[in-house]
Amino acid sequence: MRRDYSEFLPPSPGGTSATRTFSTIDTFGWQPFFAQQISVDDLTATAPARVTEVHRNGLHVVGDGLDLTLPPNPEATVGDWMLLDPAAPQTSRILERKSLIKRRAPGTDRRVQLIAANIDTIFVVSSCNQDFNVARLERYVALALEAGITPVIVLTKADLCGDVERYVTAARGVSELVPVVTIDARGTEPREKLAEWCAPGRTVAVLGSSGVGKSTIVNALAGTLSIETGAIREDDAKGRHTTTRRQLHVVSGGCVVLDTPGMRELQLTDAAAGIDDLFSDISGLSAQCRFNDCRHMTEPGCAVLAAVEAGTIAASRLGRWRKLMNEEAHNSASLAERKSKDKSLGKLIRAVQRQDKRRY
Ligand SMILES: Nc1nc2c(ncn2[C@@H]2O[C@H](COP(=O)(O)OP(=O)(O)OP(=O)(O)O)[C@@H](O)[C@H]2O)c(=O)[nH]1
Ligand SMILES: [Zn+2]
Repeated sequence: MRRDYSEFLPPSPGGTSATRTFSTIDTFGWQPFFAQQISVDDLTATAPARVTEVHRNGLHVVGDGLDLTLPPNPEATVGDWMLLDPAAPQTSRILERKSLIKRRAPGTDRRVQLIAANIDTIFVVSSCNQDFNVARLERYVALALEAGITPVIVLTKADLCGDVERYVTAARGVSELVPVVTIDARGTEPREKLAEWCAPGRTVAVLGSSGVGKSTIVNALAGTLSIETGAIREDDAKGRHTTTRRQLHVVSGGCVVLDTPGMRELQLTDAAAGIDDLFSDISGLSAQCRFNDCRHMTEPGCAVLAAVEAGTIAASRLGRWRKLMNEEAHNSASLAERKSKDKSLGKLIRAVQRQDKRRY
């Protein structure tokens, strides 16, 4: 069978893109960024496919005429694009990522956990109730900024709340660059109010604690009720973890959306630039501190402490910045240490293997 590969390639200036029909990979968020990484030769031998789900026993991938499970690959995560040789799936290559969401794995295990790849927008979801927590929003927004992903704060359960404005004001305080949208996630509002970020070809991840309405948003966007949603415990507004795995869903005529289980703990790692971007009010002032390694603790001539004194930066915000910076530095250092230990161990093993070879 001869395939027409022109549609996989970046559109040529004055090309025929207007007459293109949407293929499966377009529907799943194929973008010029990925097309530019592959040659026509690549395409004759292999086909692009997107990882829509990661199970314990493998990766579910979807492409044009492809819908299969590949063997597990610890390097791959949901949202990745792979070049697939259907005859030898284990040789599949992961294309360079447009963005990557990762965190420090929970617990004492010093590992990085990949959450998702190639996401354009993160909906940081919180409810207008006891779940709302500015420090948590800041964490998610820093994560998005670090990865070069557009963050949007989505406040759900506005219909149940008597004082939505109070939550909106607090959320706006996170960063003036981040839009804040309030919704009743159960109806048509997600489609109407989130349309700007949900155009065809875009990929959106929905992140937030359990029970805040992530699956409800995904369902409302998709216009179906295919994803199970759970009632929350009335006493403390905590969810019950209805969503148990990460999965990409295609919204008909719209974007690709990733539903994720509520994360109890989001520990940032390698996110110093994201934290800097988020707290630009603080990082911007650092240049005016007397010492260029000022930690804005007790140093004389500190412009940040002066701003707190003058009331232009809230002391609580400086406190949250400090906590996040310390945690990030700690996680990045301990993960780097683990990586270098793993590396030396790998070297040692290889050296022993070489010696063994020589010996026998
Ligand atoms: N009234 C109202 N109820 C909502 C809203 N958003 C979600 N809910 C309800 O809150 C409960 C939890 O919603 P889910 O969508 O399951 O929450 P989730 O964030 O996906 O939770 P996990 O899967 O546990 O991570 C469900 O009973 C929803 O119907 C909203 O905006 N207004
Ligand atoms: Zn300072």
